[in-house]
Amino acid sequence: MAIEGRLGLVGGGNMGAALLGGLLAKAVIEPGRVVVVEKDAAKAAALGERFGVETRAELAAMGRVNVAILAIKPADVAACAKALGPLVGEGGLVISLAAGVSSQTVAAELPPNLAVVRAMPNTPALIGRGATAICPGRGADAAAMQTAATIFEAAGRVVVVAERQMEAVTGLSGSGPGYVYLIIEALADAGVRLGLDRPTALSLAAATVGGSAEMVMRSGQHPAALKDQVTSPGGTTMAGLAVLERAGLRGLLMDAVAAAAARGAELAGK
Ligand SMILES: NC(=O)C1=CN([C@@H]2O[C@H](COP(=O)(O)OP(=O)(O)OC[C@H]3O[C@@H](n4cnc5c(N)ncnc54)[C@H](O)[C@@H]3O)[C@@H](O)[C@H]2O)C=CC1
Ligand SMILES: O=C(O)[C@@H]1CCC=N1
Repeated sequence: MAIEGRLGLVGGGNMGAALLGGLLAKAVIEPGRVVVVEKDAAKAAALGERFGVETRAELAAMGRVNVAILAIKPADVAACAKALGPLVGEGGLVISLAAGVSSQTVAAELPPNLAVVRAMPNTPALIGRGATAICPGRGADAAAMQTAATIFEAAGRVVVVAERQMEAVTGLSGSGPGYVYLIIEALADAGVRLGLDRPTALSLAAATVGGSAEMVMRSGQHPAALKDQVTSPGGTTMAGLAVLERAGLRGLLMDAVAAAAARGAELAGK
């Protein structure tokens, strides 16, 4: 399915650019129908050059769009939505990616004829391997949800959740790439510590994380069953796992996801 009309992306930072890259790579919309509003001139120029999209420094210069995506800081979303309202065509759709900002907060600033969807993507969207949760806000009927799903499916997996689950999603998959990159870096460091050269260690670490994730998704097996297949009795893997269990890796990850989810809820309170 393709996106109808003109798409406005407000904020061409890390997440906005990643989403744009995924969208254009899957050709759900041509670059000529995309306008990026990015106030940082250097970033705007780089995006225009890289993706062949129109760029504007200010929202007022965006022109009319049918779908708008807000990829700016949570604290700026309400004011931006207010200014955006008159620029989105009748029956249009506004999608907010901002962590912690409820769809009601966005809808309250927009005319009633516009539908609102809240989304939480992640940065692997750039290579079409993102994970996004979307939830319907005010006026988001099946067609609006389908449009949102089409946009984020171009950037990877999409799940539909209830809005009350969005903070959990933010803590898990929205912030999750950050945890995984830290783990990859740490595994690579560990290899270097034992004498591997840096490029070899990093390549092995990243391929191990990527391959293991792919196994979970493709095999349909529980991660515990896959883990059992790596652990020869009395062998090396169990020696390593015992260290991780003693250090409380599971509890640490649970606390990290909960802290990020709580931070999303805090942002909502601002
Ligand atoms: N980075 C991530 O992994 C994810 C971020 N998000 C959400 O996406 C939003 C953006 O986050 P990032 O991309 O990380 O931030 P960022 O700081 O990299 O990007 C924000 C961009 O918006 C621009 N900007 C700010 N106000 C503007 C305005 N009024 N008009 C035009 N451009 C404006 C800034 O110059 C900047 O380039 C946040 O609300 C965040 O919660 C959601 C999921 C994942
Ligand atoms: O760190 C953040 O606030 C954003 C939202 C989810 C991922 N990055």
